[in-house]
Amino acid sequence: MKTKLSPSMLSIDFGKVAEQLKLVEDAGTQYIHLDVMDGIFVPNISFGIPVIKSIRKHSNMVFDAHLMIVEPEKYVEEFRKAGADIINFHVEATKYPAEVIQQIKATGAKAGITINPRTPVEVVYPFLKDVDMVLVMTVEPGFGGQKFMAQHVSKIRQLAEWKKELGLEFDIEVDGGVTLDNVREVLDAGANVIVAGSAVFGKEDIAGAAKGFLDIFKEYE
Ligand SMILES: O=C(CO)[C@H](O)[C@H](O)COP(=O)(O)O
Ligand SMILES: [Fe+2]
Repeated sequence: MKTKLSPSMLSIDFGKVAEQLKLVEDAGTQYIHLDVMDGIFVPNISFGIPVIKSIRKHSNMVFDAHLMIVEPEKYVEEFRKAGADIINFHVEATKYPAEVIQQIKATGAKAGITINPRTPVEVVYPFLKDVDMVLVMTVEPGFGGQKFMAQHVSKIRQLAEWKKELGLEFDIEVDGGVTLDNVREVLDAGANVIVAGSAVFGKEDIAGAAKGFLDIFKEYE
C-alpha cells in the first residue's frame, strides 16, 4: 500500500490558501486533510461546507475530510457534494456508526471511522470489514500543534495485525503531532496515511517540509 501524506489545512495561511495548496500538490502530496470542527464535539470551531466547496476549485488532491462534529449523519451528503473524497467521522460522535458508514459509501466517498485517544481500538473492530479507513488520533482532537501521544501507536499496530488476520485492505491514518522526527514510528507500526499540520503548513519552507515526509515514505515502498 503506497504511503500518502495528508497535510492538515488547519495550519495553512488562510490568506494564501490556493498558493499554499499548490506548493504541497506540486511537491507530490496526494491528499489534503480537512479538519471540520463544530464547537460541540470539540472545543474549537474551524471551517465547513462552503470553504471545502470553494477550495475544491483550487486543488486536484484527494480531499480527506475529518469531521469532528456531533451527528455526522446530518451532513454526509453535503460534505460529499462540496467535494470530499474521503469522509472520516468519529465513532464517539454518533449513535449509528454502521449506518453512517453505509451512508458515506452510498455517496461514492470512501468511509473512514475515527477514534479519540481515550477510545479503545476494540471499539472499531466490528466495523473493519466495512470501512475504507481507520483514523487513529494521537492528540486530543480540537487543535493543531499539540504534542504526539506515543502511547497510542499500539493501536496502529493492533489495527495492522487485524488487517492482516482478516485479509482486509483498509487504510490506517494517523493524526496529531506527527513530525519528521516521529513519523518512522507510526510507519513502522503500520500507518499508511500520515496527517501533518504544523509540521508542513507551519514551516517556513512548506514544499520542503512536504518533500521531507515524502522522501521518508520512499524508504517504506
Ligand atoms: O485533527 C486535528 C486536530 O484535531 C488535526 O488534523 C491535527 O491536530 C493536525 O495538526 P498537527 O499535525 O499540527 O498536530
Ligand atoms: Fe484531523
